[in-house]
Amino acid sequence: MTIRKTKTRKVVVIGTGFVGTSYAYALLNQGVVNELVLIDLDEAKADGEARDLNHGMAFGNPMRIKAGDYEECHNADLVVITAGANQKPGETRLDLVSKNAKIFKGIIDKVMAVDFQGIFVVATNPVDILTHLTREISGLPKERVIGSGTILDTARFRYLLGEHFEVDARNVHAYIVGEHGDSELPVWSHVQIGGVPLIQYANIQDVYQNKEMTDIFENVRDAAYHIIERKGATYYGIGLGLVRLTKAILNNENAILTVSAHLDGQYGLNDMYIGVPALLNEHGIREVMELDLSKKEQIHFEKSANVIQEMIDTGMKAIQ
Ligand SMILES: NC(=O)C1=CN([C@@H]2O[C@H](COP(=O)(O)OP(=O)(O)OC[C@H]3O[C@@H](n4cnc5c(N)ncnc54)[C@H](O)[C@@H]3O)[C@@H](O)[C@H]2O)C=CC1
Ligand SMILES: CC(=O)C(=O)O
Repeated sequence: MTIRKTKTRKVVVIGTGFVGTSYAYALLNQGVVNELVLIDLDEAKADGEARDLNHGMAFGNPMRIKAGDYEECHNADLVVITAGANQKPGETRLDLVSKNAKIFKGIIDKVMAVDFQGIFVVATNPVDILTHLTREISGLPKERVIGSGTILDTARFRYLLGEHFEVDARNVHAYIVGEHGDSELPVWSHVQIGGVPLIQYANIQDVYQNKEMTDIFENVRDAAYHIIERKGATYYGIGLGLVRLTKAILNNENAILTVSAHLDGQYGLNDMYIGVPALLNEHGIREVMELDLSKKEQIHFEKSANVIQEMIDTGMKAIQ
C-alpha cells in the first residue's frame, strides 16, 4: 500500500473529545493535510467542533474540515482513533481496557466495512492493547496499524532532561519504551546530550542511585496522573505528538519515533504491540529499531511486555 499520489491528504479522526480536537486544532495550525473529517458518536459535537475549527481557517492553513460518517474512511490516508473513555482521577490506563475494547470493535468494523486502504493510528488507552486489537479486528498488515505508544512519554522525558541540564529538548536524545503506562521504562543506557552519553555528560556513576535522574523518570511515568488530578485530562501533548506522527507518515519522512509497533522477535518478543523506537514512512512502520538494552533494561522491558500480554487476553475476551 502507498499513500495516494494525488495532492489530497485526508485524515479521519474518530473521537472528537479532548484528544481528538487538540489533534485537529494542531493539524489546522501546522497545515499538514488538505482534508480532515471528524466522526463521533455524538454527531452534534463533531459538527460543532468542525464549525468552530473552520472559523479559524482564515488564520490557519487552507484545508477542508467537516463532520462526517464512516463512508469517509474509504479514501482516507489515515484514520486516527481517539474515541473512548479516558481515565478518571485514580484510574490507571489499564482500567479502561474492557470498555474501550468494546468501543473499538464497533469502530474498526465500521471502518473496514468501507474498504479502508490506509493506515490506522491509535491513541485511545490502554494504547498498546487497543492497537493490538485494531490489528486483530481489521486484519490489516502489521505495518499499517500504529499506536502512539510512548511518543508522549519520550517527549516528556526529553523535556524534563532538557530543563534539568538547561539544554534544548531537541538536543536531548532519549527514549521511554515499553507499555504506555505504569510499567514503562527509560533507556538510560542510550541517553545522550548532543551526542555525549549521559553518564559522561553529567558524571553519573550509577543512574539508578541518582535521585535527580530517578525523580525525572518518576515524573515522566506519573505525568498523566499529575495532570488528571489538576485539570481532568491530558490532551495538548498527545495532540501535538499525533501531528508529529501524521507528518512522519504523510511526508514519507523515514523518521524514528517511539510508537507502539508490532514485534516479531525483536527484543526477544513476539506478536505484540509495545512502545519502541520505529522508523515511519508512507507505508507505516518500515522497521523496528532494536536497541542494545542493558541487562536491567531488558528485564524491565520484558516485565512491561508481560503486563501488556495479560491485558491483551482481557481485551480479546471483551470483544468476543
Ligand atoms: N496515547 C496517549 O498518549 C493518550 C491517550 N489518551 C486517551 O485518549 C482517549 C480519549 O481521551 P479524551 O479525548 O480525553 O476523552 P473524551 O471523553 O474527551 O473524548 C472521547 C470521545 O470519544 C467519543 N466516543 C465514545 N465512544 C465512541 C464511539 N463508539 N464512536 C465514536 N466516538 C465515540 C465520545 O463521544 C467523546 O467525544 C482516552 O482513552 C485517553 O486515555 C489521552 C491522552 C494521551
Ligand atoms: C492520559 C495519558 O495517557 C497520558 O497523558 O499519558
